[in-house]
Amino acid sequence: MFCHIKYSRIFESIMTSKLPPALIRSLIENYHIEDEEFIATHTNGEQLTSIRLNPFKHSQAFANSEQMPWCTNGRYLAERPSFTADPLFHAGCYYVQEASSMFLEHVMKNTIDLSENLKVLDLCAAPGGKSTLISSLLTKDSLLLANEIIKTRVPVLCDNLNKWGPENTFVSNNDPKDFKRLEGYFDAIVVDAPCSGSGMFRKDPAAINEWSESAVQLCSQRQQRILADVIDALKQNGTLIYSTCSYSKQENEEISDWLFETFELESIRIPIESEWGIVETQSDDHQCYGYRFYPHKVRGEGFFIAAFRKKSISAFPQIRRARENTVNTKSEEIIKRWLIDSQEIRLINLQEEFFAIPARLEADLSYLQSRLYLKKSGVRIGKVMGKDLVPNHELAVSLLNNPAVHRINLTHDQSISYLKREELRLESDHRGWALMCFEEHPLGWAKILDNRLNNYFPKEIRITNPNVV
Ligand SMILES: C[S@@+](CC[C@H](N)C(=O)[O-])C[C@H]1O[C@@H](n2cnc3c(N)ncnc32)[C@H](O)[C@@H]1O
Repeated sequence: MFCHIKYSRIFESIMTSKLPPALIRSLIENYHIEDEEFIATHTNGEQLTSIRLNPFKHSQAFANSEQMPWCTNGRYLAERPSFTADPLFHAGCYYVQEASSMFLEHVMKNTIDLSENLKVLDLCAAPGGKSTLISSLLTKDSLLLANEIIKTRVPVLCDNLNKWGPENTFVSNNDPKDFKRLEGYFDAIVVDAPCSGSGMFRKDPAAINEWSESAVQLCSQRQQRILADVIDALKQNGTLIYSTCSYSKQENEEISDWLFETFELESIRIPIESEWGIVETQSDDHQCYGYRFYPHKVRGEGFFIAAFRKKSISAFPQIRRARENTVNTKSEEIIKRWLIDSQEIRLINLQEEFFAIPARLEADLSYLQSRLYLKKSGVRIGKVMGKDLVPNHELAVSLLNNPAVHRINLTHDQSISYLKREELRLESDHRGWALMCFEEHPLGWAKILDNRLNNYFPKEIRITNPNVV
């Protein structure tokens, strides 16, 4: 009798929440979730806002906000401001990211020696949330390759990584199977797989209508294909981190069992604090550890993550010394005036444009170039025209600008006008290129002429919403 009343009440609340009954049933059966609380978090209208500060760009943004327990620079905000109207957002001083997914930092710290110079692949990277987080954790001579298969999603990934700043970041636009050409190359691979998306139902209720059991099956098969394609690119003893924003066992623990059975991988247990509310699970067949995030238990959205160590032997890649650097001394002299003075940066000339990468990664760049379709290689500095450089936007928002380059601090309103690519009128005796800044943080370039200022903020990423002021 009690059961009957309870289940009819649950059924009623499922119907109000519009959550798929099949999903709720499987969560009750497999994971004994507190269904009423779980459903309530999807109907009570509560939304969480969180951001992650950029450790390379210290700013006053959200200085007094609440720290997240599993991510050093993760912060909860009391309310959601208009990020588009904040120049510091455009300067890359922080990234707006869902809280649970920042647990990746805790997993990486517990599975990888981050003091080493590493090569890390973020296979499913756009729009770049995990990539910017990984970038914050690596040494400056490490290499981060952020890959995205869908071409139209590559620009936003590049833009977010440009704004983040470091020059040790590369972006490729490849299918996972192309990584078979990089056998044994990476120390760590993160696969934040495309999934059925149930963990995002609270944030994005429209996704509920797209959910189905057959979509879960399709996602599970695709996840296996992606993992099978990329596993050879991981070194022996390298770390594989797998995550989804799905609650479905077929996309989470069952994938862990499949990984364990198919490849020589060892599951890694991650220490967690009980007050975080994260649920540790073990897969049915091989007891692989996994970490589940439910919105009624943690301050974050639905998420799953698991980590593995690769035990099988991989061929060691032959990385030849890079070809002689072809930047001529005249161009080098011109460019060096724009950059911080550093022996650790190498200038590369690719198709008339100059790029800066960490000197220690020169051979790696040639290796990646010959195997993948690279869309970003370190920091694009610009083109040398005659006696001067035409600086690229990537340089403006990087960490490489020479402090001697002329800077102009804009007010908030001027910054918004600049970011909209509007015409700016500024009093300045300076003539030529200048970095337009907000609270000392570069936003982009402008060229000051006798009678006007040319706004060089890239039109593809300008603020287009007329209501943003
Ligand atoms: C969950 S999203 C990644 C989110 C990203 N890691 C972040 O933190 O911002 C999954 C990504 O996988 C990509 N994807 C879709 N199908 C794929 C496939 N067959 N192989 C690899 N990646 C795929 C999607 O385009 C999407 O960018």
